[in-house]
Amino acid sequence: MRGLLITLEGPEGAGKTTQALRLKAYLEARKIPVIHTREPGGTPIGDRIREILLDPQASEMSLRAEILLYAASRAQLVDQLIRPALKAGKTVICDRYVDSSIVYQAYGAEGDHEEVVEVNRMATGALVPDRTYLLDLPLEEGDRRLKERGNRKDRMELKEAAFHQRVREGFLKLAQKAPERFCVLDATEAPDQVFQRITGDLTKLQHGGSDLK
Ligand SMILES: Nc1ncnc2c1ncn2[C@@H]1O[C@H](COP(=O)(O)OP(=O)(O)OP(=O)(O)O)[C@@H](O)[C@H]1O
Ligand SMILES: Cc1cn([C@H]2C[C@H](O)[C@@H](COP(=O)(O)O)O2)c(=O)[nH]c1=O
Repeated sequence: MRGLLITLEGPEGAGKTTQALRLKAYLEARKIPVIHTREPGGTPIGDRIREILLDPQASEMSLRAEILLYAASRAQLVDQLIRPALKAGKTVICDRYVDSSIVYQAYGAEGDHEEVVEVNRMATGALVPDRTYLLDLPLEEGDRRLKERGNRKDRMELKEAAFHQRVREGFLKLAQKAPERFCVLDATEAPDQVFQRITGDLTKLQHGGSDLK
């Protein structure tokens, strides 16, 4: 039986990685084969593309180049890691996926929505997640968390507040359009509470023999 593809989406600092790692440990404890990966990156080629994409010095990058680089990293990840893992019956937890491209490059950067969708259909061979957890967070709280974390801001994090506001709203619009796939979570809640909501939702998700129960 094919494994599940679970994605985590949301604005900067929403807690995606925190929840992805907890979910991985939770599934492992239940003997469910699982891998965690992230975008951009997740493969040696993807990690090199990630460095270019997030380099704060790469401010001259055109939007078309940006769209294609995210899609190239994703294509490599899908071909090298995600599809083989799903085929082997593993659950794949992916920190960001196509929704991030639609939201950042189409809503945030105001690129052509249909073009972004089309390029990504090709990049993924139309592989759609089984479940997407959208961790929704106000900008100010994301900013506060990132400051607390203390890393230097990357090229995307350096974009203006209006960009990041469009990103937040874009995610919510996508979730409204595909309620059967998205589960929207209030990421201002404590990590334990957010995690309980994810596992609560996941146990309800039927998947063939339902190895997630
Ligand atoms: N629910 C929460 N409440 C408060 N702080 C949190 C919560 N979840 C995560 N954090 C903290 O916020 C910071 C960002 O968390 P994390 O790296 O998981 O977010 P992210 O969405 O993956 O970030 P990025 O968008 O940069 O990849 C970390 O310092 C983490 O400990
Ligand atoms: C997959 C993807 C990501 N982005 C942006 C979102 C973030 O600003 C960075 C990734 O960094 P993170 O530490 O993993 O949050 O890249 C994007 O603009 N488009 C995409 O497709």
